[in-house]
Amino acid sequence: MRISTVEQMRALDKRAIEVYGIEDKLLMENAAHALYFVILKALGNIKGRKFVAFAGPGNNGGDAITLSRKLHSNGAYVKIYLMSSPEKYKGAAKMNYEIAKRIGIQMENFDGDNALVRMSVENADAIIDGILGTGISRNVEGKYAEAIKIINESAKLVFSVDIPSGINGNTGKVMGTAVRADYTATFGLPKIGNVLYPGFEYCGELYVSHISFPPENYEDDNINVFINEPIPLSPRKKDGHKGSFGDALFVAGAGNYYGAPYFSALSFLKAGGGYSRLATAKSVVPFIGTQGREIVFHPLPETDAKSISYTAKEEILKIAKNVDIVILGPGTSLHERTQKLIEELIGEIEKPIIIDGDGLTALSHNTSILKERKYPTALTPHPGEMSRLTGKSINEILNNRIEVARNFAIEYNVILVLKGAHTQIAMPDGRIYINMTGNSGMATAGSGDVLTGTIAAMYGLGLDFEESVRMGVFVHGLAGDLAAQRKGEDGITARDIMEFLPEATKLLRDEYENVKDRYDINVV
Ligand SMILES: NC(=O)C1=CN([C@@H]2O[C@H](COP(=O)(O)OP(=O)(O)OC[C@H]3O[C@@H](n4cnc5c(N)ncnc54)[C@H](OP(=O)(O)O)[C@@H]3O)[C@@H](O)[C@H]2O)[C@@H](O)CC1
Ligand SMILES: Nc1ncnc2c1ncn2[C@@H]1O[C@H](COP(=O)(O)OP(=O)(O)O)[C@@H](O)[C@H]1O
Ligand SMILES: [K+]
Repeated sequence: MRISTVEQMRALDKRAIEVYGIEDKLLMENAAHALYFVILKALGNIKGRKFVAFAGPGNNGGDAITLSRKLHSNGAYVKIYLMSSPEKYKGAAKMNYEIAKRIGIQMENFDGDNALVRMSVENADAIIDGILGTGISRNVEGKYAEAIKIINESAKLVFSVDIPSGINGNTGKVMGTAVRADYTATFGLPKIGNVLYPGFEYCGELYVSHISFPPENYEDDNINVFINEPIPLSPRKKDGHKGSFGDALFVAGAGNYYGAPYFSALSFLKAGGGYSRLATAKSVVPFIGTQGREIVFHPLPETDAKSISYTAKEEILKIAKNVDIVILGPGTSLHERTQKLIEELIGEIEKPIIIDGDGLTALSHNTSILKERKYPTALTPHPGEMSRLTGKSINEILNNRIEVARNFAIEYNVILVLKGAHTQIAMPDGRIYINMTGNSGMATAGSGDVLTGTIAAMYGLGLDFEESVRMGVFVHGLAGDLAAQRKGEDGITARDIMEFLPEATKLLRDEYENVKDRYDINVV
């Protein structure tokens, strides 16, 4: 499914009206009906139920009034609080306001927090939030903030129109304060702010309605943000040998960094990869060797600090010639000579590579080396590593995740995986995939190392490089979700995520459609 910006949504609206003659009145009717449907689904019968609706000054308020009229028509009691003078309503919103007035639906101006408003809210079964939608243009203050506070303090079921009021539709950021909804129905396409955190969490259960736009209305290459749907795996070759499922070289580890090489190299096997080679400082081998017997070790000369020595370069290049994919950097340390080695390997390895962890720090000294690469490259930074790569502050990255990831991917011709809740995967042609699997239990040491192994495994299973990165991110999050389901989010470790990789891959093979649907946005 495509995800739009606020501006793109406006253009789609305009196109629907101008090209197909789907007037704004119809769009508003459809929008209100979509949320009405969600309410029915949540509450069952609405006859005799009490609703309080907060209607803002724009079309979001118009939607809330239109919805109120539907609730009224079907036997519910509705009271509307108008956030601003109804003189402001235009077009469909104005028409619906006037209908509601004629029908005699109770409407009052909201003049700020007072006992009467709180009492209505207290007596209601549910709240409709139509204060602000995608037209939010500044931080929420004054009586708008007061209304949001009343809603959030009410402990009632809250249904948000399009997007919880106060959430920025382009970034998902809270603009001062925002409604915490139980359900949100968004219209046309989901907006980026519905899908990125924290907006996604504020939406509660998220639904999308296409409000009768024809599907071709969305066929626009400029709308290039997508939900990261899983990619079907082709059946395993029955007569396959370990070489049939990929041969991966992990250049990873240093003295005191045993976890990263272990988790990345072993996760490759756990997710379905065939042959896992770990090239690491020689004194690391005895520590991991006993636990990771499935891994093939290439002990390398080391520095005084027990990191991989620069002199290992030719040997690594030689091994790299015979593998399918190379992973550079998990736990290779910040030793200056080792960093130099990794930096040069990035430029010289003629295979697809994934750069993670300390490899990203090595790269950040000279990002232009990426432009010399003739083979596919993926980078998997968390926001801290992204900050090192771009020189931007972490806040700047968090506030513009999509644009920062996209610009880097385009400029350096790489696939950039910006990790975190709902990881963004940016492609060199500007497409972005937002990943929906995973949970906060995965914010645990070593979890990122499991990811690199999983991506490499997908390549081993025969997906192309771009698909492997997308599917690796999906499977890694799914394994984390399975671990959370079984053990609870609090205690998940990288080992748990790794241990659930076989089940995650199996689930995707056996129940592909179910898994895909579970992580898609529900359509109403
Ligand atoms: N296909 C679709 O998606 C369809 C979308 N539809 C609906 O349209 C909605 C978008 O409508 P919209 O453009 O009228 O904007 P909306 O969010 O109602 O607010 C604008 C008003 O709020 C004001 N305002 C802004 N910030 C403020 C603040 N912090 N504090 C206080 N006030 C603030 C702003 O004032 P101004 O900035 O002009 O001073 C202006 O008056 C969309 O979310 C969906 O519900 C459906 O009807 C049908 C199809
Ligand atoms: N709240 C969250 N929801 C979903 N996934 C998360 C969340 N927090 C972290 N993750 C995932 O967990 C992994 C953490 O990786 P990283 O930050 O590199 O940790 P480490 O360096 O400790 O391995 C990433 O894949 C990231 O997307
Ligand atoms: K809203």
